[in-house]
Amino acid sequence: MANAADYALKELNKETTIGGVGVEIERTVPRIDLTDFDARKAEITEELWAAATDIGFFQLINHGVPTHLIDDAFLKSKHFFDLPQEVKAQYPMARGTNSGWEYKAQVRPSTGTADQKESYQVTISRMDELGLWPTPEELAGFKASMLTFERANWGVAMKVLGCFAGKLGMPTDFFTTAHDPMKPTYQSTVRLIHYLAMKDTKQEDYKYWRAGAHSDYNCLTLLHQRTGQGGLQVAPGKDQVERLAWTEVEPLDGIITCNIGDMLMRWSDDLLQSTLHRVRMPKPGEYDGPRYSIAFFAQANKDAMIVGPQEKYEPMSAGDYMQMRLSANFDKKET
Ligand SMILES: O=C(O)CCC(=O)C(=O)O
Ligand SMILES: [Fe+2]
Repeated sequence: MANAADYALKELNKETTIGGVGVEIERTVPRIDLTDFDARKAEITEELWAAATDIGFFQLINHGVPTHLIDDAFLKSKHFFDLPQEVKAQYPMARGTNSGWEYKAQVRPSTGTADQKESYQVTISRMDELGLWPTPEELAGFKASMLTFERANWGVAMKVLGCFAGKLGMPTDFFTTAHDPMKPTYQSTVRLIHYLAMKDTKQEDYKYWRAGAHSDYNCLTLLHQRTGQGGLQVAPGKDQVERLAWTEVEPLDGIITCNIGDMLMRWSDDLLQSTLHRVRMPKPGEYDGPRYSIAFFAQANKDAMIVGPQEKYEPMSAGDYMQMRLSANFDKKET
């Protein structure tokens, strides 16, 4: 069994070696149709499993999140980021909370530079206590939209995780119990992201990334993107960092791009693949206005113990796991 500290160090060290530009190649990111989920569950499970144990990324269509909810969430996201800085600053992401607003605060271990973005995270168990909801005067209807959107994404995430649970020999509702939104230990989160528009671009701007190379530290990510606002690239095979090659993921309205995070990779004894990805700056001649995306990060409740069927790694609580990764990303100054 690997020692927990060694494992943590290995994961973080890996991130520091992958921040370069690298090479780009074409690959297919599988598209999986969730139509008639209950009736087709066995077939869908095989498709999800094949994608998740290989490239670690897949796109869901007919997933059941209504288009109007997604459009509304993007509208509310724009309204939030359009607020004056001093209003947004009333709702800061305090250390270790993974909730609230941050501006160019995430320094990826891979690059040592801050992501060129601002983000606002909704972790429903913490919003009231930390006073992170903008007032209705500042942003009418924001809280209701976010709660509805969060719940809809949670539902899709639990369907997908239920399929993985079956393949891992766990009860179907295993991950649903581990991501119970009614518990105060809930730590799944919606992240609204606004990547800053590029202005008067200079050569040195390209030393930055909209989001530096990383793998996610959760179980499963559901990412909503907008048609025409590209830049997401994935590179499978993080065990062989010297052979990494980056592939563009097409952003399309209404499709949910999913990826496995490190928490689930560990929970599956490394069967499910948490794949490196990044958001590159627009290339000269490409659309270089603002880019908006919204992610739902399913990350197990703090008290859930992560231990795989084969017990490849020492048990670790999901709370400890998150704190380890958050401090590696948000407690750093730029290098
Ligand atoms: O905005 C995107 O396309 C990807 C965001 C992402 O990878 C993240 O926030 O972890
Ligand atoms: Fe990510």
